[in-house]
Order: sequence, then C-alpha cells, then structure tokens
Amino acid sequence: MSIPAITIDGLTVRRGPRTVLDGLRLSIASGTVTGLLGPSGAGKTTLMRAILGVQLVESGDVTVLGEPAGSPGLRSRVAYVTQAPSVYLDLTVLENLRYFGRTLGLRGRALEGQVAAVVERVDLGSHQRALVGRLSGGQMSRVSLATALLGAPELLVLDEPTVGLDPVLRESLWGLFAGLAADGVTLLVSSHVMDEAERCDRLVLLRDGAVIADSTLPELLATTGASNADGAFLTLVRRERP
Ligand SMILES: Nc1ncnc2c1ncn2[C@@H]1O[C@H](COP(=O)(O)OP(=O)(O)OP(=O)(O)O)[C@@H](O)[C@H]1O
Repeated sequence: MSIPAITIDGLTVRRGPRTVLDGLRLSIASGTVTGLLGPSGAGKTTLMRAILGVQLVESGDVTVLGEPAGSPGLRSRVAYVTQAPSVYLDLTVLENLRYFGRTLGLRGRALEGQVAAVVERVDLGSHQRALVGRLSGGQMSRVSLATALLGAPELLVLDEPTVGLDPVLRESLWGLFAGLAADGVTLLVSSHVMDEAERCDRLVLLRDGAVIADSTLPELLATTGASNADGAFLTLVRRERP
C-alpha cells in the first residue's frame, strides 16, 4: 500500500452554531479516485475546504502530501475545482489558461506546452479560441478543470464536477479522472449522485458530518446486501438510526 495522500485525524469543524464535522478520521491512498458521497449538507464541501487548508477548524490534524493542510509548499501540488466554474467569461479558453498558468509561475515554452497539454486532456481543442462565456455548461466546467490541471498537481479536489452534465459528458469526465489516477494523481471527487460510486476506486460515505462507510463499492454491496450504492447508503443509515 502506498503512502496516503491525505490523513485526517480527529477533525472537528463548527460553522455557525452547527458542528459540521465531528472528530472525523480518514485516510486517502495516493493515485486513486476516491468518491466523497453523501446527501446535501452532509459536510462534503466543508471536508474539502479543510483538506485545502481554507477552513477554520476547531481541532484535529489534516495532513496532505506529507504536510499540514494549507502549507505554502502545497500550493502548486494541490488543485481545487469548485462547484461553480471559476474562469473568466470574457476571455477565450486559451487566454484563461495562459492567465492561470502565469499565476503559477509558468512562462514561455513551459506555459504554452502545459496549456496545449491540458486543452488536449479535457478535449477542448476545437473550442480553444472561443470566449468561455459562449461555451456550454459542460464545456465551461471542463475549462475550469483544465485550469486546475495546469502545473501538474499531485492532488485534485473536485467538488461535484459532474453536476448538470449529460450522461455522455459525465462518462467522459470519469474516464479523464481514471486516466489522471493511472498517471499517479490522487483525486477526491464529491458527488451526491450515488450511481457515480461505481467509477471510484474507493468510497467515503458521509452523513451529518460523520464517515458512515469507507470502503470499495463491491465491499459495500457485500456488507449491506444492497444491489447498488443508493441501497447500500440507505441500509447504512437505517442501521445507524433504526
Ligand atoms: N458559511 C457557513 N456558515 C454556517 N454554516 C454553514 C456554512 N456553510 C455551510 N454550512 C453548514 O454546514 C453544513 C455542511 O455544509 P457543506 O456545504 O459542507 O455540505 P455538502 O455536503 O457539501 O452539501 P452540498 O452537497 O449541498 O454541497 C450544512 O449544514 C450547512 O448548512
């Protein structure tokens, strides 16, 4: 087993009056696609924010790629794709990528090489000169993903990247994630669509800020007797609160 990309021990986060995460423990293996699944409000985004080091935490340790979450040394090694595409609508795909590449310190041939590589990786070659504001929602989210891939991050944290995408695009994005993992990138992908579970190497099911399962889909189906991830989740919830 490889060294974990993420280790979390006793993580407690309060947001306003609520304890959103309560003493959470978790370990995520390098070079895998881990699905972070759970209903709306379960704490997925909060957990991701803690992993990125942007969430005020009450207590606990979050270690990312061997360093405390949020360490300056992690800035270029960890990339985050938020739920809403965070790209400039009045710039073209290439202009966006060149801009974000420069903020990472890329210049000249290194910049152009990386921009061309990520455009190809997200399959936007035929739209690279289009204004992002004129692209479809799916294309726009791929531009957002492409910006995150600049600088070849070792850990990619993706908050509901497939929301609103059609089945064909979802399929192609999951294929892209698998390809990145095969190249050694660690991916943590949140979703509340349980049928995406089958695309993940490992599943972390979150409910009310607690991990109720940390397993593979086949293991989860075997232990719950359910026929799909939705059923497994419901069985686990019922077991917890009969
Ligand atoms: N800024 C905030 N202030 C106070 N409470 C917050 C804040 N942001 C989120 N919360 C609360 O924290 C809990 C977890 O929210 P979080 O966004 O992490 O859930 P989630 O699982 O990502 O949900 P979704 O799937 O809807 O994005 C929710 O109860 C939410 O109301």
